[in-house]
Amino acid sequence: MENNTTTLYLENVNKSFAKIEHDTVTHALHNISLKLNEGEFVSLVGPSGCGKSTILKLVAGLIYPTSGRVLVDGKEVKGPSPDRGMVFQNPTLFPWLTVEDNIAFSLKVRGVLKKNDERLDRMLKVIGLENFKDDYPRQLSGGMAQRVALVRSLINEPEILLLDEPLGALDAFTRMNMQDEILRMWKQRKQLVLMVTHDIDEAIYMSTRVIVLDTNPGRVVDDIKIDLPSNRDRASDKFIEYRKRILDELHFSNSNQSGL
Ligand SMILES: Nc1ncnc2c1ncn2[C@@H]1O[C@H](COP(=O)(O)OP(=O)(O)OP(=O)(O)O)[C@@H](O)[C@H]1O
Repeated sequence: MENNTTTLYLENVNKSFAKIEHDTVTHALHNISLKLNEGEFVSLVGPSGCGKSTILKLVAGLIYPTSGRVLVDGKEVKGPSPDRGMVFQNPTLFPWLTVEDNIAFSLKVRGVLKKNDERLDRMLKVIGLENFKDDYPRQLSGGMAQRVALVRSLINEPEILLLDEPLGALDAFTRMNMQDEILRMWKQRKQLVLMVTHDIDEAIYMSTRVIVLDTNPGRVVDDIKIDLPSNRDRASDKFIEYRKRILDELHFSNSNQSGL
């Protein structure tokens, strides 16, 4: 039954980085084994340096494990692919291209951009920027730029969407709106999303599953299925229970803090 769905498998992954100048080695990830499936929205949370971004980069094919394997649909990841779209915290839009041309860029490079490509209008509509399509990145707010960066990845219809703190640079209000916007996009296609966030509430609010990591060496300490309705109430008892469980695991008990 699983054959037609995308599966991402990290199999006993270890990743070390050598720091030649200090003659030291950082064990960024220790024996990570995870199986993720299409339709899941998975968040990675944990303290700074526990290896969250390293996991995303491994899945993106930007770096390789020291040992172990990263498999997508049974095939080992050997490099980047438009099937695995990555969105970073500070979107790197091309400043010399308009909003529309930024969104069209990857289609053009891949030689699949059609004349009057209707996908562009559709994506502009999804993010409510139809009236800004001829603007340049410097004319956009942070939230608008982040929306462009998101649909620029989504237009390639990636099987796996990798989000590295995509909302970290936004103010609280824009951030909450963007959380809903990402969820709306995800509900339309239900691809596999793997998101790094420092914000535990954001992880619980958005995800079907939260992976908790700890540091030295980076390792998985919990893998939690979030059993909440799709429209979530951040103040519900169950939501607060999940928050407490994660904070306890990260040694923040008796704290009201929800971000790390
Ligand atoms: N290219 C690199 N060279 C050397 N060390 C690295 C490199 N990339 C990551 N590391 C180290 O690996 C560990 C994990 O880094 P990573 O960026 O994955 O953590 P993180 O959980 O995403 O942290 P943060 O929450 O602060 O972004 C850290 O100790 C970091 O210093």
